Amino acid sequence: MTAQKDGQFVRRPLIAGNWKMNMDHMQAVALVQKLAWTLDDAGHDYDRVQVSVFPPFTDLRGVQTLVAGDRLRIDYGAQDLSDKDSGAYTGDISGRFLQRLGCTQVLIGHSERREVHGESDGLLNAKIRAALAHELVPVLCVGEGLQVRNAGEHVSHTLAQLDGALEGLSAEELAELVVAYEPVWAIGTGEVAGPEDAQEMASAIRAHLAQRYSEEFAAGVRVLYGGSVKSSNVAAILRGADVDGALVGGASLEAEEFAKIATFEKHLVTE
Ligand SMILES: O=C[C@H](O)COP(=O)(O)O
Repeated sequence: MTAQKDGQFVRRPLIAGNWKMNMDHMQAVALVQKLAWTLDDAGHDYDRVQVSVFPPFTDLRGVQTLVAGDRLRIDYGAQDLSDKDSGAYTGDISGRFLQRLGCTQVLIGHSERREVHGESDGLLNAKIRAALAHELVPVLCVGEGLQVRNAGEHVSHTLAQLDGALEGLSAEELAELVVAYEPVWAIGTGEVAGPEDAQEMASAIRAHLAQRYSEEFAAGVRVLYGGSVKSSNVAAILRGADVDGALVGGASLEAEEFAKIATFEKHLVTE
């Protein structure tokens, strides 16, 4: 079970929905509105479990208007950002623009960007710095492909990604860092890593952060799992003491299903 002390989670769980390239600006408003209603009907306690959505860039203004206008507790962020703040960078999106649109978080280094756009650790390090410069919480995505997993090199591979992206950054700068472990072979495949796989990697990430920075810093970093998370498997995955939430793709596109995932506590069976 996600670590608790005196009935409170050690780290506030985060259930995040990465919509990827889905939902236009009208569909986005409808989905966020339905999600808010569904969570309210379920009596969701946002102070206990944070809920965030990551829509496409084109949807952010509409989501901002709805969230602000209706004073919703759903947080939102962007799926990427430029490592530059402004200038002749066609197609890039500045962290400053995202912050002005009310984004509080930003995904960095999702495997689909590493693969499709060839994003290097150096570029991801620059993107983290850009996020921090604009008060955006970096949600750093790491994880291995099937070949690496089958070779038994998944832990070293994932920790090397972590080191590459965090190069030169201090614990103080990274105070709000979130890490999302996403085994690439489990993304969009229905093939979900077992709870023990999620806990193994979350624990390895936390131990590595403790070694790289300090135990105190590592204890405060939220580590999420992503890869075919559904309402049917989220409770088992979040039983891991080092697993603090989920980065959900396909299942976040349907309000009821995503709300069931966010209210995972209702499905947790205490041992
Ligand atoms: O960012 C989300 C992950 O890529 C997981 O996506 P999925 O839940 O569709 O497998």
